[in-house]
Amino acid sequence: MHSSTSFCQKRAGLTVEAFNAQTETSQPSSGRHLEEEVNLGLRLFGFTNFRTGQKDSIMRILKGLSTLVVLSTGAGKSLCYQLPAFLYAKHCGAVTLVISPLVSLMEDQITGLPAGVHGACLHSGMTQTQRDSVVSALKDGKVHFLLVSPEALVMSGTAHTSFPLPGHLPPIAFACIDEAHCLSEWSHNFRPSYLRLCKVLRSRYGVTCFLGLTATATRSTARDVAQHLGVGDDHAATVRGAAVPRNLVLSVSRDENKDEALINLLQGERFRACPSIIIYCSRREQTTRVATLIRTSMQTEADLGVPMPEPPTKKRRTSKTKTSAVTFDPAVWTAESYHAGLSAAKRKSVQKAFMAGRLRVVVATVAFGMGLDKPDVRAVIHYSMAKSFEAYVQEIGRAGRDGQTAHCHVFLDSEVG
Ligand SMILES: Nc1ncnc2c1ncn2[C@@H]1O[C@H](COP(=O)(O)OP(=O)(O)OP(=O)(O)O)[C@@H](O)[C@H]1O
Repeated sequence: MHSSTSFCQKRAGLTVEAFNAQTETSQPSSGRHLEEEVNLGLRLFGFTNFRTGQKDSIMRILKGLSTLVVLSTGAGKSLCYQLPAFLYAKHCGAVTLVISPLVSLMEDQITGLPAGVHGACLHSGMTQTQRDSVVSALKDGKVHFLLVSPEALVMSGTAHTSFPLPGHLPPIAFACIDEAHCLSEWSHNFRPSYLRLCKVLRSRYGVTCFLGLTATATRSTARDVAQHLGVGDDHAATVRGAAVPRNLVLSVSRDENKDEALINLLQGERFRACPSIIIYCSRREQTTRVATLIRTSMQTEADLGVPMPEPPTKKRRTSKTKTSAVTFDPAVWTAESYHAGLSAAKRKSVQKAFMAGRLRVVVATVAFGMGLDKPDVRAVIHYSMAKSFEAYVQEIGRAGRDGQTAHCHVFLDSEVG
């Protein structure tokens, strides 16, 4: 069980009183002051309200209490480390380590941060000059949080990595372990380097406060991960939201003719006005076939002049409200396939067109979507079933990240009893 050391007390040798003096508060009550700081921080990140679980986890981390956060994809887990990391850096000059398993997603985590919040990453895809510049910014206290792979951290101090040893780092506020389910041998994607991670962070870097983030931990995986984080059986240490975001409308069907059912679904009330749709298939050739099916069947309807309804939120254009902001024509069904067998250039152009709202439907294998942060994906359809419930939850989590209603449908495989 962790003792409740407050914000900055341990990390940089500051007391709560010193912290209050630094922030020129008129309120000596540390709890109240901390809460005000956290609320101000929320606005700095451009948000007006906390989402479920965010404030609880942020307050726990600022009190030095290790915490496991289990929130669905798109629920806003990044804020749970970014906001405390910012406050720790601002008030204590401490840095937060963020352990992230996918190098390709690290850059995304540090782009689009609000002015004044500084994230950086160290990974194998960087040149020596880039790494040197990050290490030097770290030493100068200019980095609020640093993203690093579990392998780089575990190998710190060896010739195989340039990750700095503790003497070359500012004090560490806390360590955030992203995709924390990888810590558990029970999880669907356990990574052996994760097992040594907490030990190295504790013994080599003196880390006492851990924040684990995951979207996909079952109860048994979560218990196992909590043990690794050192929170034992403390129930309050696990902050959990709904397994499936509440703004997602889920449905399922079993159909003799899936192609016909898909076209009917897309033309039906729920989906015909959706501007951005992902359709998951299990096989590459299926993605190409289904994308062609959509382009041909749906385009024929439009060509025949079958009137397509306007999306509910779109204002009718009159001469007075004439605007060039009409970005979406519900009669046009552009669809492209996406899978790992396509060239990198083709994949990039499909993703770019989808992100920009120029491409309405992406028919994809699971290769599409990892780290996709398009807030207004309005629908995810499983033409083929996901591999597991955890995978399903992760895949539908790509819809409705903006909190608005989004629609998800699964076509059951005929052999499922
Ligand atoms: N309090 C909030 N109010 C409004 N929007 C928010 C809030 N917190 C986060 N968001 C937005 O929600 C979206 C998802 O956030 P984030 O990327 O942190 O989710 P996540 O839980 O880390 O998802 P994933 O599991 O896919 O990594 C982002 O566009 C983010 O700007």
